Amino acid sequence: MSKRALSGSPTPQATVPSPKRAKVELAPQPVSGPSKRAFHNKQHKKRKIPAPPDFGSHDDVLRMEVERVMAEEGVQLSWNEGWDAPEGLQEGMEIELTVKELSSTGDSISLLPNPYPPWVIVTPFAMPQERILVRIGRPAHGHSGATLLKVIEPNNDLRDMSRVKCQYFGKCAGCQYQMLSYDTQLDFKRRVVMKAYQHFSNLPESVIPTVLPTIGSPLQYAYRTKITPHFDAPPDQRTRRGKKIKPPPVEKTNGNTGLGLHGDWELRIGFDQKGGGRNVLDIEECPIATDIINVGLKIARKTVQDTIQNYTRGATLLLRDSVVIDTPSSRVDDKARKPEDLSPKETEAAALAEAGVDDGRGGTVNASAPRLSHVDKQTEPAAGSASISAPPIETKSAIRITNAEEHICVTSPNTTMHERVGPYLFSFPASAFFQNNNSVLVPLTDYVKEAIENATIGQGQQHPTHLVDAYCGSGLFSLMLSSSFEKISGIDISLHSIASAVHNLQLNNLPKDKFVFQTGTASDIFSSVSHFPSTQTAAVIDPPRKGCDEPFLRQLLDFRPKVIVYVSCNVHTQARDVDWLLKTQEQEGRTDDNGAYRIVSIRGFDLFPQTSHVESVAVLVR
Ligand SMILES: C[S@@+](CC[C@H](N)C(=O)[O-])C[C@H]1O[C@@H](n2cnc3c(N)ncnc32)[C@H](O)[C@@H]1O
Repeated sequence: MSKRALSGSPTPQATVPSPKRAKVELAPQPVSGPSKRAFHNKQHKKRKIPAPPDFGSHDDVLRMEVERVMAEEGVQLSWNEGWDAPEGLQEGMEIELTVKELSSTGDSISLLPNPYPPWVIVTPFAMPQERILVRIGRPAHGHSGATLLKVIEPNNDLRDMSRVKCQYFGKCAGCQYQMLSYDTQLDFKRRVVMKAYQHFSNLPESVIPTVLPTIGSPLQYAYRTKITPHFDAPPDQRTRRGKKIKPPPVEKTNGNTGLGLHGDWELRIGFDQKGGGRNVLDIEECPIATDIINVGLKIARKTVQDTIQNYTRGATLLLRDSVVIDTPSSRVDDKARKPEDLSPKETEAAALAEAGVDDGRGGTVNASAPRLSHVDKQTEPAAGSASISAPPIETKSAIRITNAEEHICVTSPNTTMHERVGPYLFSFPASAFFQNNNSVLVPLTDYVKEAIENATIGQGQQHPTHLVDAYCGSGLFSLMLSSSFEKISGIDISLHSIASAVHNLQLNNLPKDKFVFQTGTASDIFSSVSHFPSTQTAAVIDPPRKGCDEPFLRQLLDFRPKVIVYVSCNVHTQARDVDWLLKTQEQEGRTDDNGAYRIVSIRGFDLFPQTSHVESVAVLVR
């Protein structure tokens, strides 16, 4: 499972041919000339090499890209190698580069010009083939990060700055692609999916189908139904475990306006600054978030500004877009397992999931971790503070959207949220997982439904009648696909999500006896569906970013549903898991003749326009 697929594969299509090594002006010239094209592999005595990044994480994807580009230049890097920048390349120096390609993280990749040895420079917000001026940052494994200072020669085929709708674009870590046409964004995302299967699986090219064009989001701005901006407490008020922390000498601002309370310190409420470590960028509006969330953000900001003196540590705000429904609040159904029914292991796993630890997409709008992962923390008075105003109460507003329903901005994690998807209404607590782009959920779930229906076409077999919905959340796929199935069984580790799934049946007048939802780890589902006929069962699996674990995949393979639709917000862990399924069945003697799974399609869905993220749907049929 943990094996890494490293770059033996051909250069992916995302690669732009290496620019000719023209003579370039270095500004300033390296102090002493770097050794001629020899890789400088001396390690800093003092530097502690960090542990390798988690499989499929942002840093791991960047590691793969860097190692691949260095390998193309004749330098094979293992994780422990290449942590020192080439001689003469210093932090803070400005240098001109030509961008070679775009990495799957959305950052540009360039190589240092001659006469430097091969070394990658990773610069956000630059496009392939552009000539850029950058300021060199810290060296890391095989590369240095850099800040884009100027685009000297833009790639006008790709870049059009008049498309940018956000005043913070280029500083905020949230969006990478606002300067691109939407078609180009979709095309880049398709390449990310292709590269993931090339480099994060060891599958032979012959078994990977051509990745289909990415399905776009109907809304490309104002689509995001949840954001979690964060802020720090004033330095001289911060405490840890009830004890005062010595404030840093002077905390520098980045020039944003804010509440200048303590020397140079300013309150900044927003998202992480790109390349700014843990620096918060003050954000007054977020154009990828829905209108009502932006109304809520204004009120939330004002509340925090008025009460900041009560905070002894930073906090994360929760802002979610909910339709207003006149209905009794969520109720836990008898059939859902109650907390006291869970084993200690399940309870711990459930608690982690509830806290957002296991929920791959519960994070901030910019995909960087919020300061506090548990959104409940935001309303708790920080230890030592006398009183605190809760962040804004639900922000009712007259804003109405196309379906003429009123929306509110929910800010309390315990509030019951409502979202409408097609003909169905979903309720769930604001702290629980729900997909963040409502506009694309009908196309996504329709696609999954059709993929299952198509699995049996031409085989003279009956359409699957039973559905296993693993990592089901509050029942999105179960309900949206329900008209096609006789029996549906869903599982999720989150108690709240399962309670919501059960409640959502009642909310939509669906027959309860058709569905079973249970709380537990995903692999538990198989013992409860042993009566499902495997040849007539479809499995939809939609795990968090880290992907599936081996016990789940093992049991999935043993259960042998007719069709598996793997939906993932992290195509890299998806590629690894699909590799595991196909390789394991091969080792166990499965062939096309005796019912081996094959990948019939892979396609990206754009749940996150303007960003480099992509949702991937892989369909496997036996
Ligand atoms: C990406 S979400 C998908 C939810 C749902 N399919 C939807 O689209 O709304 C992943 C879900 O997996 C759940 N989860 C995380 N780890 C799990 C585990 N080990 N077993 C079962 N569910 C898990 C989370 O609680 C979350 O609801």
